[in-house]
Amino acid sequence: MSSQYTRRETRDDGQSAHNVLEISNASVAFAMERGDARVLDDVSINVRRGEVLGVVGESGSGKSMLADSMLDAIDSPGTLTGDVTFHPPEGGDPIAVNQLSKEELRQFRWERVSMVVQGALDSFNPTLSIGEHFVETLRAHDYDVAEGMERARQLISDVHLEPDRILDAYPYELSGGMTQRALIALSLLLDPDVLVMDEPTAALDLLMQQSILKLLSELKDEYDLTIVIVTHDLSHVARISDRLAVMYAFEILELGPVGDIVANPSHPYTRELLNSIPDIDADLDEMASIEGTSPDPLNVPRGCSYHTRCPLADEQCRETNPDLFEVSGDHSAACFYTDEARETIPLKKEVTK
Ligand SMILES: Nc1ncnc2c1ncn2[C@@H]1O[C@H](COP(=O)(O)OP(=O)(O)OP(=O)(O)O)[C@@H](O)[C@H]1O
Ligand code: NI
Repeated sequence: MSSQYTRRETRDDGQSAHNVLEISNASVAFAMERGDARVLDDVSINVRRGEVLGVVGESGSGKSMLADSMLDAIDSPGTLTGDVTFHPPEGGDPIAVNQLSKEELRQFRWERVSMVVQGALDSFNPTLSIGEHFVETLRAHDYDVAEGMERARQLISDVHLEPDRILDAYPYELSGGMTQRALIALSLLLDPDVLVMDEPTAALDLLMQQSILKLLSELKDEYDLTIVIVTHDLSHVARISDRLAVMYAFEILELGPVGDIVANPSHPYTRELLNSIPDIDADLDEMASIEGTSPDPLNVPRGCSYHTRCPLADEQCRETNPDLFEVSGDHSAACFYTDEARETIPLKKEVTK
């Protein structure tokens, strides 16, 4: 299926071999009455093959825009600029995702990078049984239905549901947790390399949230998946992620291995975010919020977008937006004052992964 894809030169920096997705200078803009809103602002990040990448940040920080960009799935009239490149894990030419035709994208989204969208619980068609959703998906992609339904049954068992019961059921007959599991099974039907889950546990109770996250870890190993999880719930995602990307005002402010970010948060925002979690084991509903509000996309402060809320902000922060720079090894933060941040914003308690 890859033959008709648009090709892009492989970068020879040696890194591409480890990256399944490379997002370079991605921006998303919406034309609004009040002006042009930039709801993803020049974000670059590589998703590494086999990792679980957690994308965290407050509501409205641009997490879903980043997730959607990975499949070139920004809803019209939003526009995506920048480059999104997929590297087939089996080797071969990279795919320029945001240059694919509509038909190519349709395939790409099931066979390469599959997504369970935010608020997915009502994304099943209420007039079709769950089984019919699987069959339709196979037909739409010209897959052998008998063979595909074998895989469907396996996937449904893998998400700890009963295939006979689920395939015959209608969406309204399933609980929220069962629906989320069935959607995960469906998203894996055409054997994607990457699964993007936007708020996979929102609207589910705490036990169900934990079991969905555990399930994702199991599926990752069994199906050799790379997983991107978008959530405002840092405490839950920290347990199963390898790396975290912390977003604020449509940018990534901090990026690194979970252990490093949690033990040594370097951006003032990340420190406040961790301090706002009363207990890493607590339910997010108990999470206090950080003082101030996140910026309006039409009114993002110049300089560092966090400066209006930051106790360390000075003239430089008001004028210049810092790039992500290395804190240590694989850990980077977009702040001029990471050392000072540790003194000025002490962590309320030691948090462990
Ligand atoms: N269709 C749209 N038109 C204009 N602005 C939009 C549109 N969709 C989203 N936005 C804006 O883009 C910004 C980023 O939204 P996004 O959905 O990525 O945030 P998020 O971090 O995923 O938040 P949440 O945790 O609430 O899901 C928000 O300010 C939102 O209001
Ligand atoms: Ni979102």
